[in-house]
Order: sequence, then structure tokens, then C-alpha cells
Amino acid sequence: MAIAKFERQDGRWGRIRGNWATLLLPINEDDSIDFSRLTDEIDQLIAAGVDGIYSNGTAGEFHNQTEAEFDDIQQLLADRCSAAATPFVVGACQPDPRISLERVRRAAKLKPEAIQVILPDWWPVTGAEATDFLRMAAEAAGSVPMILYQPPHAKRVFAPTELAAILAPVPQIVGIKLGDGESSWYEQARQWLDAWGIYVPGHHLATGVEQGVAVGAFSNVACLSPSGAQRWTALMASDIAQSLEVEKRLRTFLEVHIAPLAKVHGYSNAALDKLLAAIGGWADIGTRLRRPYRWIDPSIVPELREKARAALPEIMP
Ligand SMILES: N[C@@H](CC=O)C(=O)O
Repeated sequence: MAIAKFERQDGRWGRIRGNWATLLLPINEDDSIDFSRLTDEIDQLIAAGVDGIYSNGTAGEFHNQTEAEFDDIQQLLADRCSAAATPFVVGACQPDPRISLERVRRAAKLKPEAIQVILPDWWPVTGAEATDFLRMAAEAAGSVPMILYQPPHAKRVFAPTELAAILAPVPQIVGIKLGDGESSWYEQARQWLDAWGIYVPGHHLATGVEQGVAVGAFSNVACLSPSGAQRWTALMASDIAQSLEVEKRLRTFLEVHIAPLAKVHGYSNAALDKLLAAIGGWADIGTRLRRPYRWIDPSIVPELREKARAALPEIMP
């Protein structure tokens, strides 16, 4: 049965499965990171019982941090999660490969479940260059497994067959976080990517599970509600039909109320994810991003919260 990969316990991706919640940086008016609110946010995520917490995806604004801030964020995540025995993944992502390798080296010392990396992202890499970079990253990571993050907005987005060729020589990469596609993409993913844990966008997770491809999501749904996303993920193992029905309503909510803010008004993905968290209201994060990126006016939150509650009673806190 297709769902088997989601339930398979012997995958190389180990505990990196299910519903993973991102850190979102609470930003003060002077553009500094509010570490006290960040601490509270991590504690809320732990209390929500998510499968794991990760830092420094796009939503974590890895592209707009000093190295000292990077270290402070990862240390805080590692300390809180280790004390609570919550699995965590450190995002060592950086478009500059030299800075990225240094981040990987420092991240490995925190003993995360895995380290997440992107490919060098100024000059687009060839397949061979991608493998070479990942070999260097694997060396820097030592014994810590790695997840490759291939977002749809990366300089080069590789097809499943290309990804398999790039990753096969680097066994330390145990998973791939990517954008999925239509049924032909899923067919290719089943054929070429069975050896890796596949993480699809949060609001596509039920489809990814039903297609026998996804083992989890680094999830935008967890931005909206970490506990709701966790309940929905659990439902996938017991009632995939019902979880697909929830996904349908989720997709409609995002398409109608959230996506136009990017498509029409040009807000970034991180701005949308912070808006989702403000709609969920489970922690004091705020919608503010670090400049120069624009954030969404929080005055639209109350109306969207009502709409989300009406459309998604299973997800909303
Ligand atoms: N693509 C996102 C997923 C969360 O919404 C990220 O990891 O930044």
C-alpha cells in the first residue's frame, strides 16, 4: 500500500519524520532579534508535541543573519530541545558555499538529528558541482546526517532522476526537502527517490503520504498551528481519506487568502509564514521581518483568524 513509506520505521532518515516546525525569528522595531520571545516560541513548540523543530529554513531568515546571530540561535535551539528530548535539525543554509561549510562545521558540534543545507545559490551549480559541494558538507558534518533543501525558488531545481544521481555518491544525505508536483512528478519520485526521506510542503503532506513518497514536512501548516499540524499528521496514519479532505480545505484557504499576498503584492515566503503564525496566535512572534524585506500589516490578522477557524476547525488552535 502506498502509505507504507510514511510508516516505514527503518528508513535512513531515522527520527526525521512527520511534522517539523520551523523557528520564526521575532524581530524588534530596531531590527534586532528578540531572543526572549524566541525562547518562549521554542518552548511553545515543544509543548505542542511536534515531531521536531528546525531552524534556518527560508522562514527562519537564514539569509539575513550575522554569523554571531546564527550561533546564538542554534545554541538556544539545541539547549531547549536537548533539555526536553525534542528532536531538532539545524539549518546551516547559506547561498555562499564557504559560509555554509563553516555553518555546517559549527552546527555539527550541537549534535542535531541532522543538518539542513542548500546548494550554492549565486552561480547555478551543475550536477557534478552539487555533488562536490555536498561531499565537502558531509566532511564538515562528520557523523551528523544531512538534509538537502531544494526549494522551488532555488537557482537550480533538479528533477528526481537528477537528484538521485547527485546524491547517490554522498550517503550522508538522508533526506530531501523539496516542492512536489503533479502525478507524473510523484511517479518519478517513487521510481528514483525511494532511498531518501522526502519532505513535501506542509499543506501537501497528506497527498505526499498517500502517493507513497513523503515521510514528513518541514511545515508551513505548523506555522499556523503546531499542535493542529501534529494532529493532522497523526490522522494520516489512521484515516488518509479524512486527512486528504482537510488538505483540500487547507489548500483552498491558502490559495484564496494567503497566496495573493505573494502573487499580487510581492511579499516573501517568510512574510507569509509569519502571517500564518500570527493568525494561529500560539506565540508572540509578530509579522515583522528583518529589513529590507517587507512584512504584512498585522491589522489583517483578526479577520483571517475568523476565516481560518471557520474553514479549518481541526487545525486551528
Ligand atoms: N519552506 C519553508 C517551510 C516552512 O514554511 C522553510 O523551511 O522555510
